[in-house]
Amino acid sequence: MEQPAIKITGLVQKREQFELGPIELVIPKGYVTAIIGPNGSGKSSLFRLMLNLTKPDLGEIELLGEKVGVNDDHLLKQKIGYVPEQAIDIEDHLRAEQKTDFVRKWYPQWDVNRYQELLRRFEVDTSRKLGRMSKGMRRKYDISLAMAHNPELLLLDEPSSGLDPIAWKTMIEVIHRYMEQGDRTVLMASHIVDEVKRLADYIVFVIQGKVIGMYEKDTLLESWYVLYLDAGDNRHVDWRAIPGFQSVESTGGSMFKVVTGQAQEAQSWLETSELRVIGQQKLELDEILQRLLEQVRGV
Ligand SMILES: Nc1ncnc2c1ncn2[C@@H]1O[C@H](COP(=O)(O)OP(=O)(O)OP(=O)(O)O)[C@@H](O)[C@H]1O
Repeated sequence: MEQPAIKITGLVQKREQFELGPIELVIPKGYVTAIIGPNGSGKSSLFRLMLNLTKPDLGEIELLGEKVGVNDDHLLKQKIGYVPEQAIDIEDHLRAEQKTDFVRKWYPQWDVNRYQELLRRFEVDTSRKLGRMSKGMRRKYDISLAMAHNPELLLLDEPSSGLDPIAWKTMIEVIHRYMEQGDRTVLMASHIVDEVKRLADYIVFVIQGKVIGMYEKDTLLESWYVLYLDAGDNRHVDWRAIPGFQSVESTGGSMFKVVTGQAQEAQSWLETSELRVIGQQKLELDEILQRLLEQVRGV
């Protein structure tokens, strides 16, 4: 198998009121992977560990084949772009162009044309002080800065936070174009369903500090369906026998609404049953997350 972009093994970080892990995770090269999960599930903590900004209690992380936090990692960091969830306050007094002058020295592959192009597309004025920029403006600057050296691996922690709809569309286009090179990798945390649907090839669900699954996006969206069923005169249906059964709800008379996480198997099973499929509808990603969350919490 080709070397993955990210390999996380037995990773644990214990905090007073929160435990991340143990996490085992392999993120493939050349794709966009989205991490989704509720607030406080550990997404940003995971990014900080990858950047060696905090240390794990157990386990290890490999980025682009190199272990994080073991040797001098400045060469590794040159291959990575990172947009943190929150801008760094201590830089507020700097003008954006001053920060750029500082940052670009760390990256031999810094591409001034690419940087200027990103600033132009995002309409960022770099003569402003960072602390005086609006949240969205600062985000757009941070994204431009993180991508100007054309990193092999781009780590984006809620990149669209604060972006207006036009800037959001620009960001989607910018990431699509970046991915066209074929060998680039994005790992992004996001709460925006539309963003994940448009960008992600793979989805990782993180809940309560644990990875509860990694799925190929299209397969996942094809697996979760609401099925509208007519039970006819059948009074004692064994709903749990339906493959991937999640829930059932009466919608009046002999009609029922069933959610399954194994749509194809459920459809085949239903063909041989006395239940009649009247209609069907895909679940949205946020609804799928909600269902997975209920499973984890044992609701
Ligand atoms: N420096 C810290 N010290 C102690 N606990 C922390 C620290 N940073 C984060 N936490 C805790 O770790 C947990 C995970 O937080 P984290 O920011 O990683 O979640 P998240 O999934 O990124 O959330 P969100 O979607 O709200 O951004 C939370 O319970 C948070 O309170």
